[in-house]
Amino acid sequence: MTELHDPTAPPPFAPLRTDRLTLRPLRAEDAADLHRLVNDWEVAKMLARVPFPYPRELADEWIASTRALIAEGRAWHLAIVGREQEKEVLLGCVGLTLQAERRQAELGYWVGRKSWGQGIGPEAAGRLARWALANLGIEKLVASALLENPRSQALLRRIGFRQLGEAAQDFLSRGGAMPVLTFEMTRADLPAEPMPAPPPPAAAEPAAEGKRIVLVSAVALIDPDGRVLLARRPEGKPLAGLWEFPGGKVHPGETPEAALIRELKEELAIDVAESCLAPFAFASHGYANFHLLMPLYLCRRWEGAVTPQEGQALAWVRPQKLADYPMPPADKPLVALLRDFL
Ligand SMILES: Nc1nc2c([nH]c(=O)n2[C@H]2C[C@H](O)[C@@H](COP(=O)(O)OP(=O)(O)OP(=O)(O)O)O2)c(=O)[nH]1
Repeated sequence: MTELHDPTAPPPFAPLRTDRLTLRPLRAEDAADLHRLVNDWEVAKMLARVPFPYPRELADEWIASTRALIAEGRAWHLAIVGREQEKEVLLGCVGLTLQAERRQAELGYWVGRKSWGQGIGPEAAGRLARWALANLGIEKLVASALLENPRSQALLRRIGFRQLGEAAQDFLSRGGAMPVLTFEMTRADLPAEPMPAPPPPAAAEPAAEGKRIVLVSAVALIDPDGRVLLARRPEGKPLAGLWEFPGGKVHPGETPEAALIRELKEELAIDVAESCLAPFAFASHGYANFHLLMPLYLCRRWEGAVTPQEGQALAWVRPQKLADYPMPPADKPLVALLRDFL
């Protein structure tokens, strides 16, 4: 069975793609291009941790350090790479530094002058921000932009950051403290996604407050050691990065049990008999644009090995440890009930 998953353990990193870009670890052979792009006063003067002039050998040292940090799961400073006539070209860098004790990561970026005005920054930074919230076990991202850099502030707002206030930050390139605006972003700030996606639920009557009721069936699978299976909602889904009970929306004409049996096959490749699903409790929770009604079943018997089918992380969690895993707000009362019951 799946081994215990530490909710804060960073995942192995695979390059991230967008329509036009690849975000990948820097390589030793990027050093000359990196140096050419960042050793430019118009770029360096906006960056807190970049000296100017930028010594050529610093590019080699910095690239080596970024590779070590990725391997240790502490920071992801990545090359923003585009394509020009079938050739890879370095356009800039985007980076994340984990501040695990505060359950947050700091986002930074720069784009070489030649590629300004093409939306490269928001495309790269937005992609890395979504990846981070879905995969790093953090609650929020933080960032800052110089007071005199409205383009960078606009970029942060465009990808979902909210302004918090003003602060002073040391800038190597300026030789002292400079005024900056500080920003943060949580999952709730991710650009609006349809929530939840079709198909329409079985119980589609508007609730009293005019919200649609969405019926979702979920299960606490319990292994012989009394551990409960949680799955991490993958990037791209609403509430990505939060841990949940396996399950999904009840389709029109389906019973909650049939929906669950279908979802468990689709998501985890296991077969469950209806007689093994014991009704346990339910969640009734008002989200911003729908009302969730979610029966939770208990199940101790299934056939097949639990295997994630959608790339989602899984964790077998002792009941006392459930609270260590950030879950959707609707699940909070269920967790308390489970802990008392198991
Ligand atoms: N499965 C599950 N969903 C939960 C839990 N808590 C909670 O708020 N939800 C919400 C999140 C979603 O808005 C909704 C489930 O919808 P979903 O989109 O994940 O369901 P699905 O698997 O049918 O998704 P899809 O095929 O439409 O992508 O219920 C939970 O513990 N388990």
